[in-house]
Amino acid sequence: MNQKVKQTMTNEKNVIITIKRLGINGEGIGYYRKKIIFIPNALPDEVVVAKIIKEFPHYIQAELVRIKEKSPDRVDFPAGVDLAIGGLELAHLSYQKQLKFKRDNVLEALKKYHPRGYNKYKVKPTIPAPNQWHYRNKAQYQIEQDHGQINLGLFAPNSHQLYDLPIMPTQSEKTQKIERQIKELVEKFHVAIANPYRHTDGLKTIVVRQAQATNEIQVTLVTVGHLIKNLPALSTEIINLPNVVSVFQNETDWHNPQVWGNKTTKLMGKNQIIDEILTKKFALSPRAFFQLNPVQTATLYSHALKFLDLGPEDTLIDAYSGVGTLGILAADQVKQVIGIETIPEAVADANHNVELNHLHNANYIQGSVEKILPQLEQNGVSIDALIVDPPRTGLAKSLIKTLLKIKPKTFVYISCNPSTLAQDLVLLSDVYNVRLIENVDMLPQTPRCECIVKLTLR
Ligand SMILES: C[S@@+](CC[C@H](N)C(=O)[O-])C[C@H]1O[C@@H](n2cnc3c(N)ncnc32)[C@H](O)[C@@H]1O
Repeated sequence: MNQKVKQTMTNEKNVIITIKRLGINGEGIGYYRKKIIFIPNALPDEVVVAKIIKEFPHYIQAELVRIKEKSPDRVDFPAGVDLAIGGLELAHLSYQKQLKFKRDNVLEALKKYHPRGYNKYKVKPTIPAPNQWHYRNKAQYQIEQDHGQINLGLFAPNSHQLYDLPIMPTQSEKTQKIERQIKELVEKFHVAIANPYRHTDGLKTIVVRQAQATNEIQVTLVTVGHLIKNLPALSTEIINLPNVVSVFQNETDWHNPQVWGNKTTKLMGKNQIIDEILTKKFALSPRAFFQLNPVQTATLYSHALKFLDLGPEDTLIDAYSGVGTLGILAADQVKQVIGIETIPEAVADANHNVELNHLHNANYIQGSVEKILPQLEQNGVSIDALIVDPPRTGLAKSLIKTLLKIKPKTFVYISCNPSTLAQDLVLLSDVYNVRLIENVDMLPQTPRCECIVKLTLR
């Protein structure tokens, strides 16, 4: 293939582009008139016809029209799937190349921010997922009413187009089936649907979460407003669907850009669903974080804990602890575990999970890691081992400052964002050696990855 970038106008807005590489979100990248052009669903070395959607001062956004020269790494994906829906950004790329892409993303981020000694870091090959399809244990679908027609599904990225009950080949069959059944019930009971244009109250999002080990299903109806016409009748029918053990209402408002609001009320059934990872049980309430691919979660956690090299006299801090997964799995190996998490329901779940697993040496505290960790140190807690598993934004600068002062002797950082990870390592590598980076593929077909970093004191 001609390696020179071909750039030809075919008509007013269609251009022919040779794809040079993949961007961090899995989109094909080429150049047009010296500007970078992003073309989702195009692969490196392909020659494609693309339609320019929007031109910005430094880049162009385009859409794939036709492939003129196809990459040998292009694969077929399940019939009926629409790649315009988010969450399938790499479904057209061979799985081996997806794994390589995820490792390359980490290497690129390290190169960009160059933490101390970065070119000597051992970055292991991405650990493949045994289940590359139907792995997602949670479906979070938006609901809208358009000219009397109810649509329940997913928005295409950066668009207002809602795909009604899309075929999502990464979603578990059971959660999709329950979403379909709930839609029929919403239609049957004429439940009010929130209107984003008129800002009226009603149902906005339907979240269906399944515990893999027990098959229990938890349904949360996210509403704008509290009293929603026919919601009680709807929840009475939902609880009778197969495997559904609880129905909750979560209230949000039009000012909240997030899916979830702060108030959650149980409408029917059990307080939590119970899942199992490795040897332990975990009760989950609706708003508590839980990994989306339970099979790979076991791999992620067992590798992360192995990297910690825990001893029986250690105090382990499980920071950003969610429902206490990592700390509870490690509790048998250490003297004590202290967990820190902001969401009160998740903290309550974590402390409940300590009891559920008959442990007596773990305690979870509600608050931000930035605030609680220095307090623990001031109170004389010896912080021997630390695991951090922050959201995509990474660690706050104030927390890194605290860590550089406290210097836990063994430290593992789990990151879902190579860019913030690399930036945090710039500061942490003043005091810590980066011994190993291992990527675990939690979300096949997407560009997302999960890195485990083993750090030891210099
Ligand atoms: C990626 S999740 C990890 C949860 C858990 N380690 C697990 O594997 O299930 C990040 C968690 O950090 C919590 N969180 C976010 N910001 C926080 C902060 N500043 N301090 C404490 N927890 C925080 C979130 O609520 C979420 O539960």
